[in-house]
Amino acid sequence: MAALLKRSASLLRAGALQKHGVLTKQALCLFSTNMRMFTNKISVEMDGTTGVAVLTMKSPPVNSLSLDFLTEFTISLEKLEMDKACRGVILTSALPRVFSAGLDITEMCGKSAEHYAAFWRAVQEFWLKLYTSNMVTVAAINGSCPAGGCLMALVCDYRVMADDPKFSIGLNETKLGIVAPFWFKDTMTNTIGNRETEKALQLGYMYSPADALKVGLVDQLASADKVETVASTVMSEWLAIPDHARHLTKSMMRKPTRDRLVTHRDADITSFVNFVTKDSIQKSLQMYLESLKQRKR
Ligand SMILES: CCCCCCCCC/C=C/C(=O)SCCNC(=O)CCNC(=O)[C@H](O)C(C)(C)COP(=O)(O)OP(=O)(O)OC[C@H]1O[C@@H](n2cnc3c(N)ncnc32)[C@H](O)[C@@H]1OP(=O)(O)O
Repeated sequence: MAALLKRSASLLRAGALQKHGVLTKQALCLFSTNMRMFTNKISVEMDGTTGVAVLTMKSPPVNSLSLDFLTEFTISLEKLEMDKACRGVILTSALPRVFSAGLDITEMCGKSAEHYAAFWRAVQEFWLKLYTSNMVTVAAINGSCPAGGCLMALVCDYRVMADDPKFSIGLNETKLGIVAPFWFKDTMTNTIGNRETEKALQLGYMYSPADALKVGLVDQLASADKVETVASTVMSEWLAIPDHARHLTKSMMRKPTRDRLVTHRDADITSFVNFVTKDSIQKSLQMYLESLKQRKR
């Protein structure tokens, strides 16, 4: 299994995933009944009776989306997608206070242009795979989820968040001196509408769970210890709908947004590399990382 994952990871990095569209069946072993799979940063438990998998992020300290994390996540999702028995995935975190801190900022600092391009392609791939998944996807948000963490939740079909005012959710990129790309913005707009997105993105606003519910950024709140149970209940409701009808409807709704990224994918990578290699952006990101460290002192 480790060798298989390693091979799949190198395929993904080499761009083979993009070239061929999906990982080949030979490259993956499929789930069939109850299955568990562990990588360094992710564990997947699939219940063969319900057809529901729980994908748990377990990459301390904050489940940041590094290149390795994104690769492992995308491969795990692809494996579930190829398993006919798997109809739904619940995403959650094994960490006590954080769902995901978003993109790993260290991947965007002090690296080569080639690295930034590979990283951004992996971010795009992660978004595309999750956004267009045939499966029902439910985010069980049991901690804070800024920026890329919020994006991950937003691309799911349904969001249940822990009702704890210490947690927050939003696209806070402007606070780091960076800009949410158009497909982050599209995903947010599709969820909470143009006006609210315009305010939220400019201000880099982080919503409390109650405010997130009010604007429709999350669909439901639950006490912290019930988030996953509520997510499972929601999942059964969604799975009561015939898969083909539900999925065709999802594709119809999401196609224009998906197509926009697919059409502009290479240009988006070029924009990202040009942007992130600017001295001023590097300085902003370094200062932000430093401020995160200072907060602890
Ligand atoms: C034109 C086109 C243009 C394209 C333009 C480019 C577009 C880019 C889009 C970017 C999208 C993003 O997701 S950017 C990422 C935005 N993310 C954030 O702002 C999250 C910042 N983090 C936090 O707010 C907090 O860490 C939070 C998640 C709530 C958890 O708080 P805690 O108190 O539990 O933990 P902390 O003590 O803060 O953090 C623990 C350690 O993790 C590190 N850490 C925290 N978040 C991290 C992160 N995202 N990446 C790396 N490292 C991180 C801290 O520095 C600490 O490191 P040590 O001190 O060494 O232990």
